[in-house]
Amino acid sequence: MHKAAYTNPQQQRQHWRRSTLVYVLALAFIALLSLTSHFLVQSIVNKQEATARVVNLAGRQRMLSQRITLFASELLTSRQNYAAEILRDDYLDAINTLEKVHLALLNGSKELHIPKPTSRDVVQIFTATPINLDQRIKQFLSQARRIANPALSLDERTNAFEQIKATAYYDIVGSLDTLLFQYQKDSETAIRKLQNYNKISLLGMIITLIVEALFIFRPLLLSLYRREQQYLKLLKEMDSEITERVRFQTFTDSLTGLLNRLSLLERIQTSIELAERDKGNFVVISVGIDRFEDMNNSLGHDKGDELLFSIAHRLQKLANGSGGFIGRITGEEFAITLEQRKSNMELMRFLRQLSQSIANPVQTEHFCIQVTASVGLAFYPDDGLSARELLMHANQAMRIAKDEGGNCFRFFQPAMTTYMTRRIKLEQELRQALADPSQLRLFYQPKVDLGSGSIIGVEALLRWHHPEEGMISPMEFIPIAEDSGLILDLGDWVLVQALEQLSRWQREGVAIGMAINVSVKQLLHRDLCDRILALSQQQDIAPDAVQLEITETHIMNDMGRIIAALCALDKAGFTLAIDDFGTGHSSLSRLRDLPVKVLKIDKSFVKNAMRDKKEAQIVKAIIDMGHSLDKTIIAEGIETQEQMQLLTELGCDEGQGYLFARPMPVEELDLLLRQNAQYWHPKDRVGP
Ligand SMILES: Nc1nc2c(ncn2[C@@H]2O[C@@H]3COP(=O)(O)O[C@H]4[C@@H](O)[C@H](n5cnc6c(=O)[nH]c(N)nc65)O[C@@H]4COP(=O)(O)O[C@H]3[C@H]2O)c(=O)[nH]1
Repeated sequence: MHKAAYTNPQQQRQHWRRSTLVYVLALAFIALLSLTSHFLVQSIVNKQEATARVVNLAGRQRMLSQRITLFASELLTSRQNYAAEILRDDYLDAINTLEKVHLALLNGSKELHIPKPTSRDVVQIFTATPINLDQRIKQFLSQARRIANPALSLDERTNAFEQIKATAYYDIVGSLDTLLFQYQKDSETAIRKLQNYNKISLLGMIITLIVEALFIFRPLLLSLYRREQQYLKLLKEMDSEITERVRFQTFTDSLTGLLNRLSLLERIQTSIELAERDKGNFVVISVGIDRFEDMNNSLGHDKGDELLFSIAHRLQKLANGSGGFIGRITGEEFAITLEQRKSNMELMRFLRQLSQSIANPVQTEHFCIQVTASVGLAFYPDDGLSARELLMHANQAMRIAKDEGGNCFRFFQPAMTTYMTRRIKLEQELRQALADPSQLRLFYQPKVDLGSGSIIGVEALLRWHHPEEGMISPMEFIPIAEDSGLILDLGDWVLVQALEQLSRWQREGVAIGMAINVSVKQLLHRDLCDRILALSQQQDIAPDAVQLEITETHIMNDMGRIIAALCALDKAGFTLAIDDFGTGHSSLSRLRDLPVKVLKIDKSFVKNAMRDKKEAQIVKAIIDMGHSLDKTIIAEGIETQEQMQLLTELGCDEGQGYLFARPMPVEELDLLLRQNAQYWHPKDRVGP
């Protein structure tokens, strides 16, 4: 768009080059005119000066001829004495001067700064009849010299004087007058010429300037004006573009193009005002994609963005189709506002559509993934009177839905605020606990071989002894740690403690394995394998004595990168187990791809297997399937003899549960291990 505002740059350059050339030519022409005019004027002025000198000399010639005539009369009448001698000398001087000046006027003289006459009329006066001034002067001079010649008789000299007086003198004076007149005439002609030259030169300059103004300055000015206008237009466009961009960035989410939190709050506020005016109501729906952070880590952030973009546009379509609007609150959280509160049926239909829309696999050039979302709903005016409050409550309800396993929706209830406040408080306190790990402790729960009854290992389970609240369940603080990222430090602390303890037992000759829970976040951290290897080597522990348990639901979300991480750990020699197996709906084919050696059946199956034959069949199927894939099967949550019996019958290899022992501090376990060094059986169980 901006480019179009400019003409072709090559054309532009050519145009400028042509204009400059014409401009320079015009300037040269004006300079030429000025120079010509200057030289003409100079030559005419020179001529005029010369003419003035000539006129002056011609005038003096006139006077000289008069003087000579006067002297001649005196000379004839004077006696022979000294005064007559002087008079004669003066007389001859005058004659010579007349002759010299005449020759100068006729032929030009450098000495007197007189040019040779060029005017035809002047030349004719000097040389041609009827005037022939040259001849007249010569005759005059010849007669005048005769008067001063002492060798001639008085009569002859008187006769010469008569000649001068009668004709020669008048002829010369008359001719000189004609000459003067002619010079004057020539001078006037020269001045007229000068005036004409000036007029022509002035006209030439004016015409050149007009031509220049019309064909150079005007197009140049127009082009400059046009360019200025283009620049102004461009600036205006840029200005509005920048304003638009700033507006866009201020009010729009840059990734998805949806409203951002700020503008969404504004829109909700408008909805509140409308609802207040119309005594209406509406609902704010917070949508959070389940386990997005793990997916983002495993897919990589670019693909995570692609996923968000795709989900955002599905939700936008849905929201617009239902007369609502949508915005992106934070990373994977969106909020939809349905302007008019729908009937319960309509709202349920919308929620179903929402869940279906999200559940459709996201297929891109790079990946295909299926996600679920947790949804929270807050109604105006019941659940909040301000935009912030409504959004916060919808968000709290969504977080509760997430905490409850995700892929479900929850309506806001005032108690949720208490719950969320507690979560935030616990997160802060957990952070402090990490800085002062005296509040943290590991408990160990034995794992028993169901065939022999011997303790084959223990599972390390984290305990947090809160300074005010006492023991807080990991079921409560582990999800908080996962959400906040604290799980990385917390998990590392557990690894260090558990491996130190294992090393101590090994040094004491207690040959048991150690199972440690590892969060997917830890697993996806690139340093995990190296870190556990380094810790094991530090404690002189064989990797196969360490069993790492990863929860099934988490694994199944991000197969690609997780498989790579699991392979690295498997290659390093660690035993890998899938925890809570059966809750994540793993497919058989997927399980085959995983380098896990142990499947840990979730306690809910163990509980239900006793009550429901079908559940027992499922447990049997899991055990058989696991065995066919060469996996060891362990059941957790065995609380009764019957449960143990059933699982043994179904072919389960190992068991863990309150029937054998509760998770306990290391001192108690030490006692237990010492009492039942090799063989431990439920009936020998000590303690609660
Ligand atoms: N009802 C019943 N429960 C039994 C029985 N036997 C054991 N349990 C409980 O079942 C849970 C087994 O651990 P989990 O499935 O890995 O489930 C763990 C695990 O996912 C997580 N967790 C605990 N410690 C850690 C840790 O260090 N790191 C990580 N990432 N997660 C941990 O917290 C969960 C809960 O831990 P706990 O509260 O210690 O709960 C433990 C244990 O106390 C039984 O017979 N009946």
